[in-house]
Amino acid sequence: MTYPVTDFSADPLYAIIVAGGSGSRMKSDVPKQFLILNGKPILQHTIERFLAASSAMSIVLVLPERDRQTWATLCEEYGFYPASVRVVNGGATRFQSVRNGLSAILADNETGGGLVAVHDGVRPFVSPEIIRNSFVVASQMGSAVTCVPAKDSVRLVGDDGQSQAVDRSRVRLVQTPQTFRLDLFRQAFQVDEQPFFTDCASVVEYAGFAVTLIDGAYENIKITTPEDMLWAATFDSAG
Ligand SMILES: Nc1ccn([C@@H]2O[C@H](COP(=O)(O)OP(=O)(O)OP(=O)(O)O)[C@@H](O)[C@H]2O)c(=O)n1
Ligand SMILES: C[C@](O)(CO)[C@H](O)COP(=O)(O)O
Repeated sequence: MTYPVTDFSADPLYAIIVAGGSGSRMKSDVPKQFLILNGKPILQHTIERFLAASSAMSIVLVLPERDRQTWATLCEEYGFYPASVRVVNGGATRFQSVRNGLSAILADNETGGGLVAVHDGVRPFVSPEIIRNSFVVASQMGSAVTCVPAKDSVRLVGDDGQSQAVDRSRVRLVQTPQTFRLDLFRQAFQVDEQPFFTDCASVVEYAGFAVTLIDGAYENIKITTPEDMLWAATFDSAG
């Protein structure tokens, strides 16, 4: 893997890779971010995609406190020692994990300027091009939230259990990276956590900022349940 020098932004570039979850839906012995996918941990695949996007990127990796040793052991086993990756402890929810990552960035950021991408550690197939594009758009618009159009038909289920068809051409399925201007993101994450925060876009929107959508990719899946591992292994060996 080469780490090309790219110069697409004068701003400091940060990435918060959230891997602080327990992976309950995967039902594996270790949290899914540590599972081995075609010869290396899922999290290593993901981090390498970010290192490939820019050699100027500072990465904050958020891990469950109890699993920091698991990751250190895996890094030794797979000879993975990226210099620009700092590890911080996760929180009880994704929102709290992102906030911990953000605090680590802000502690060292003297100017308050820069751009920050937040990405799920369990989306190992994100392309460096999508990462780079998210930074370019966020620098222009304040935010860049990756998404894809719905492929299936979509129905909305009401409280009475009845469902209604929705015009799927208006539906977008949201992925990560979700990239923001750091000043905006810092302000957004001062809100109190809400139960409907499922991603950073919902936080930023709640704080009153506009959300700009950018094109993601269908292969940029979030590894969530056991069948996702089967797909991922096939996709990775085909690519
Ligand atoms: N407290 C949490 C919860 C989630 N995440 C991260 O957010 C991403 C997306 O979350 P999800 O797929 O739901 O992961 P888990 O919470 O680990 O899985 P589950 O919901 O099945 O328990 C993952 O990379 C996960 O590690 C995190 O950093 N901190
Ligand atoms: C951030 C996210 O991956 C965008 O699709 C998603 O919302 C995470 O949700 P989860 O409930 O943590 O799986």
